[in-house]
Amino acid sequence: MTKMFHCTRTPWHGRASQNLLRLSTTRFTLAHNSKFISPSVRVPFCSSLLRIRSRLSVPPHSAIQRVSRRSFTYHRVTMSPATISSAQVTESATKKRKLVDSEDVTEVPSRSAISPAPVLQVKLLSDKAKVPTRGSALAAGYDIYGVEDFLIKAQDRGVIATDLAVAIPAGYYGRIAPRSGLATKHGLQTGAGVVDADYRGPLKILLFNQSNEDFQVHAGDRIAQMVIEKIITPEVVAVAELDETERGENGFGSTGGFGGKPTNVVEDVAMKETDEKTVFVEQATEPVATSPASENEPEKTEAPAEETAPEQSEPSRK
Ligand SMILES: O=c1ccn([C@H]2C[C@H](O)[C@@H](COP(=O)(O)OP(=O)(O)OP(=O)(O)O)O2)c(=O)[nH]1
Repeated sequence: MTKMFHCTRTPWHGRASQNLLRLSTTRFTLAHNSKFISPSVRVPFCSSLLRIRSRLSVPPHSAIQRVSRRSFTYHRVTMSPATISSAQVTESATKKRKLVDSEDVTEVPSRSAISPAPVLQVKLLSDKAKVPTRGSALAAGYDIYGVEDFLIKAQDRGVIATDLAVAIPAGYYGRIAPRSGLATKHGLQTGAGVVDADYRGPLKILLFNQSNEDFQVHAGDRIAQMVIEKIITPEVVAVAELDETERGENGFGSTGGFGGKPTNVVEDVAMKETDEKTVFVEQATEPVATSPASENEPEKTEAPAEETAPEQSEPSRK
């Protein structure tokens, strides 16, 4: 059942927004499907809009749509699996004033009370398609099943059909990731891998066979996994200057490369004195001593004498 609250009082501030929230919790939860939004249902725009958004954790493009500087569409819906119908509720002027001016409203609902968990809708496009599954209760990824036999030659790649179409919730995307077992045992990696929330075509899995042996994919195999990740899509703004940071333009190994010292680690002096590995790393980060001066100081190197003084060792080999 869909119900919408209509108010004409403006502007709304803090407590008014709480009233709005409280009102919403009695009957409404938030809609994730913009097709249910009616342009005729508007409430005045107020400075609390952002707060309402943050308290409700409203996903982008869902329940609140700004219409103009002063108004926005606010839409809530309670969805039952079977039916969704809609109706508009216009509160009386007295009730509206009560709601706006009430002093005793402090309760703000928790997110779980008002916002349904996002749903990953899947459509099976053939009899061979399988609904993605998760391997354990807290598994992050949904295992994706291929629907065809496919030989991926060594060091080659293949695009495997899944005969699945998906509707990822707005504000999220699907990341296709390798299954670690296939990656470690058979060198199978995934490529491409960004499934947009508005994509409704058949989901395909790009697999790279990085091993030196051909890999046979069988219909019904779990070939990859899809992780649903939250994203933001901020407005892009071209600026003349970017803000300054400590790193600045340094990148590509500027902090020391693979063996470099992490800058956030405080050295343990006692360990430095006793641990050979630590001493080695210390030396590696210093400039290598190549000047003639260092060659004149053999006590500072552990290398055999003939390697540090080749001009002396050469005659003895002859
Ligand atoms: O591993 C993947 C990656 C993408 N897709 C689908 C979903 C995604 O939404 C669509 C487009 O992907 P993407 O945007 O990465 O491709 P593009 O080359 O930029 O194509 P487009 O111009 O259509 O966006 O293809 C898959 O099925 N599997």
